[in-house]
Amino acid sequence: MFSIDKIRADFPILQREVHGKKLVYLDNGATSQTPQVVIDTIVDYYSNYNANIHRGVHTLSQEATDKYEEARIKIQKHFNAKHSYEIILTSGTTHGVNIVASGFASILQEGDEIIVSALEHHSNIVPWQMLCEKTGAILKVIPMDEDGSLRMDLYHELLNPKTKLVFCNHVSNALGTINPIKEIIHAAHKFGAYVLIDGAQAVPHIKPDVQALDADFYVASAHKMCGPTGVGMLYGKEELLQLLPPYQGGGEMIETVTFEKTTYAGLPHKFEAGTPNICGGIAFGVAVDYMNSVGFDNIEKQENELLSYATQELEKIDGLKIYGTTNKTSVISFNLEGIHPYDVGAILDKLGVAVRTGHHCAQPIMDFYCIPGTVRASFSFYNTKEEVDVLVNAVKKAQMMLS
Ligand SMILES: Cc1ncc(COP(=O)(O)O)c(CN[C@@H]2CONC2=O)c1O
Repeated sequence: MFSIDKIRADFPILQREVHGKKLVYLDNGATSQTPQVVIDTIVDYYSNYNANIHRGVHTLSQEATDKYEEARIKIQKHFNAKHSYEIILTSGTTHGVNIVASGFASILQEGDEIIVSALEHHSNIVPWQMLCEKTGAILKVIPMDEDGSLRMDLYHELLNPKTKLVFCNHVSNALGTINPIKEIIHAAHKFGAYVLIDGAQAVPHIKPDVQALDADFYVASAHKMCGPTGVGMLYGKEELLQLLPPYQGGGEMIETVTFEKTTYAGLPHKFEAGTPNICGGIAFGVAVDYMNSVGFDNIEKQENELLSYATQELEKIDGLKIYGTTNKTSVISFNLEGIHPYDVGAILDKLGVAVRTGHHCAQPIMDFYCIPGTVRASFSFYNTKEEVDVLVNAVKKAQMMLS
């Protein structure tokens, strides 16, 4: 049974006040909050079994190794990967994208084509631009529409035998748009192109099934789904991860090292050079357990109720424009006519409401709408309708003060 009071009691930070006002945290698109069970896991690790992993002979190292590899299996099962070694633990989404982009630098040829969507976060644009500069490949863009959806008709026209890679986010962090990634993947595979899906904004709301999606690569960050910062995952089909060369050289990623030649470790350690974020990985596994204990059906229901209520109430405000009105998760990007989003965000902060303002690392979207940025309210399952009311009243107050 979903009890919002019980859920909110899991998050100590939600008791905070800012500027003498009760905190209303609506910046979940930037990072989600951390439940007590994840906080306790971090304290427990550093209090009781902090040790380096994989080759220690002593008890603490074995305990830490077991917990770390247990977390990998939890993540594998959550995303329904076929094998645990198809889950590479990274420092986050950006790291995962760069592993794949760097790997294809030795595979792409001049004139090959890469397709990205107009809705991408910079971390799923810049690495591919860098790859094109290195290889002479050509970047093509799936245009977006006024409602924040992708022009799928034009996507199908862009695909051709030269298309080698397609990159798209599952959910736009700036607008909340849920992209038709199954269709995107299926169409790309018809031309033999591989697809990387950026799941960073999807994983707080959706439980992706990478085998059902037939995604070649899927990346996400723990901090967006109640986990700690500095840890994330890259899923890759086994045969594709075998194809890619290592991303970084160092310890962990080797079998044998001589000055004449080094042989590399197999999956997943080939891509996990150096001492990993051991505690973060273990806590990521606990965050996955927590999200599943809440239940993604409950999460979807609560967040959709908040999204429709907030949309309905915000739309009553004259001069307020919402960007992205298509099929979406609980993210609302809006502006007040004639008022810079930064100024709105600053006033909301004084009133206890935490939102994000600016381009949200998605400048091409802001260029499309010819705006400098937006005010973004991003809701999680632990937010409430009462908090939506506080947001709406704060926006009205900001409009009065700034007009
Ligand atoms: C869709 C999307 N892709 C990639 C990233 C990058 O993730 P990492 O920073 O964990 O590597 C983010 C982060 N979301 C940003 C973070 O701050 N505000 C946002 O909307 C994102 O939302």
